[in-house]
Amino acid sequence: MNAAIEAVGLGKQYRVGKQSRWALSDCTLSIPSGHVVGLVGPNGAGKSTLLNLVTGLLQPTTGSVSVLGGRPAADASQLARVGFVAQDAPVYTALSVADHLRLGERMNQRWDAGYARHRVERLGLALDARAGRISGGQRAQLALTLAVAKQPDLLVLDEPAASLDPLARREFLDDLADAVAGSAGRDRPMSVVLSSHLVADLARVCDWLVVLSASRVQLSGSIEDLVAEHRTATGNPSADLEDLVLAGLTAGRANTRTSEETTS
Ligand SMILES: Nc1ncnc2c1ncn2[C@@H]1O[C@H](COP(=O)(O)OP(=O)(O)OP(=O)(O)O)[C@@H](O)[C@H]1O
Repeated sequence: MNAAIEAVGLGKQYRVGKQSRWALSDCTLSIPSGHVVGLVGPNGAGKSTLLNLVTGLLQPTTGSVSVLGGRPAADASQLARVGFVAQDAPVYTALSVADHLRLGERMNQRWDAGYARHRVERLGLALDARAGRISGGQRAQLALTLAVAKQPDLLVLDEPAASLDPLARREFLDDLADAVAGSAGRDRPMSVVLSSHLVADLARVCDWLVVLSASRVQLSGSIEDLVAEHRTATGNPSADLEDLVLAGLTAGRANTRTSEETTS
């Protein structure tokens, strides 16, 4: 089976004025299909940059990334297989909720109209409400509903739950877990990559972890294996996902300091 995401020496440098700065460096990753991957890291670590490279919105400065065995956004069939909700959950502000559902149905072959309608009803979103007139959290809910209803092979979500209230967040994550479980029998089970600062959210839904810090991958692997290794390495049998994430972030900070000391 193809990996959902395979990155080799992936890097992205942004140019700001006359200076350039690495937002992501030497990222080598292999994430098998069928997982729900939590991407964590401090502000500015490069999470959105990595997700934008995965979705083909950005081109790498170095290295390469392959998504579901192909080049990101290479053609229409590749685009159809990937769903993406960016950090600001963009929707068409002038269109109504119903227009969004119609557009989704027309543009996506595997569109799950029942799921989309049911979720919009459960959220209490009026079908005739303009997307520009609903709250920020409701817009995020609409964008997330569209992305899941598309039934992509890979769903990429940049901080999907950031603007949702705690109950809505839990319901969305449970819906997401159901969508992934429901796809398990398909030829190609759905894979999800979601970035989040909320470890409780990751613990609820993710089974794979990537920790990005100081523009580099500090940890990547199955959460079960990583937690077990961390327990053995620290001699703490009750260490949990939060301890593991904190250790990954601390390692990133220490590495940054070491490289600053080396270069100064
Ligand atoms: N378009 C851009 N031009 C220049 N620099 C950028 C651009 N986008 C991001 N950066 C810089 O690249 C680095 C990584 O940014 P990125 O948005 O990928 O981080 P992040 O981990 O998603 O952060 P956050 O958790 O705050 O959303 C940051 O230092 C940021 O300032």
